[in-house]
Amino acid sequence: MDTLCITGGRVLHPDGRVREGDVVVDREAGTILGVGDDETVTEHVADASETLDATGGLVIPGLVNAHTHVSMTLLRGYADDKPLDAWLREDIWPAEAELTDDDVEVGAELGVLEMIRSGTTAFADMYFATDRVADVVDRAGVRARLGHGVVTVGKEESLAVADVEESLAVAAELDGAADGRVRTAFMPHSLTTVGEEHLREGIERANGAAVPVHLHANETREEVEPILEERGERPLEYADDLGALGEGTFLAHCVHVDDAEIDLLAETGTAAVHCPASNMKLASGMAPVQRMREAGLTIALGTDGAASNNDLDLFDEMRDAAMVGKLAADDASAVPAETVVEMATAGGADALGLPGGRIAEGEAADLAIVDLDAPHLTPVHDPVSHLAYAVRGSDVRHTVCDGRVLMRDREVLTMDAESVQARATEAASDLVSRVDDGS
Ligand SMILES: N[C@@H](CCSC[C@H]1O[C@@H](n2cnc3c(=O)[nH]cnc32)[C@H](O)[C@@H]1O)C(=O)O
Ligand SMILES: [Zn+2]
Repeated sequence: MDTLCITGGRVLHPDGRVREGDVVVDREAGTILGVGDDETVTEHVADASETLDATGGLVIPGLVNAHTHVSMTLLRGYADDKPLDAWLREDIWPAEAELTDDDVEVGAELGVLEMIRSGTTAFADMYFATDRVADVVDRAGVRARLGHGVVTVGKEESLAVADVEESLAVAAELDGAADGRVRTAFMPHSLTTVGEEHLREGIERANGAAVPVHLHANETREEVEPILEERGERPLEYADDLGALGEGTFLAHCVHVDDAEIDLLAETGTAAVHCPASNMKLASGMAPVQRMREAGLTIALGTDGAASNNDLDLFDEMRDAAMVGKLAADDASAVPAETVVEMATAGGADALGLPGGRIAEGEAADLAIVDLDAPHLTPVHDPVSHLAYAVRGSDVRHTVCDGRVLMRDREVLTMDAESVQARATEAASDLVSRVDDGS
């Protein structure tokens, strides 16, 4: 049998416990054959096709970045220190108007490289030139749920219709690409940037084709108030009325949600993607994560785009989620370490409807091996505490997705890191010159 064995480490189990043991992977099927130190595992280890050394390390599920705009890595540090609306309108949208499909591709390469380096094996992406992002996912070996973001406000009717059509077409065409590692969704940008008729039409057709829906929801107060004023209902009541809530739908942010909206998410099986760094940087607000947990929601973590974070490191996101969760609840015991680890792993996989997120027999072999041999990780009283509060993305030593080693000893095998960084640097500087020329 064609196996990959990860030996000598400690393994994070789905129940949150950490135990010594090896992990045996069926490379062909891309699944986990066994975990621990029973006889079958020991036998496989003896004649493994490939081995990864995890001595002194921790084997965890590959992390899931459940909301990003991956190609925005090109705009990392381009515009900071502004609230969402001004930031999008004054800086980001004008720059995005100059983006070419080649830019989207190299930005995605840079983002995926950063994610593999920091132990992330799956992500959800809302952007454009989605076929180019799918190509990168294919070559790099990760998993993703991809979609074309729709904005209709301020657009001529024919262009608005075309945007909705493109999002639906992309979802139909790219689903199952990259040997099934690419899945898709219909992605209206938000309830205020897409008109009601376009939302209704697109969501109805997505539901009819069993295509999941992903959008930004209740991110800022400025997004909630107009809906309340115009419609006399809360945004998520409106979303429910549009048919947008249900299993398969995952909503980014959910910062300004009231208790009735949280109940609505729970009743409909809609998942929330918490993006704490972006919410703090744009001063959008503090999501009531502890209350969402108590309501039993599926909660995932997202970095959002690199321009509002400014990196794609899920370990930072776990720490931020725990910190801001405590502040928001005014309770230091709220959103504890094991909760944020669960959100970054199983919660993410469940929200996106993708395999992975749990290390157990039969699960997808999407894994990250964290090296704990570092001053900032010494001593190890509790490895789960370290994952939430002390580990950094650069502590990841190996990354595996779908049974394939994507990074071995901090060297990414599926991408040429030097070339990606050089091409991204050049594309970003050309982009900024075009924006400056145009303004
Ligand atoms: N087809 C659309 C593109 C939408 S992609 C998704 C958009 O979300 C934007 N974006 C990034 N971060 C955030 C956020 O935190 N909230 C809302 N939008 C964001 C991003 O810049 C991008 O323009 C068009 O024609 O404009
Ligand atoms: Zn976003």
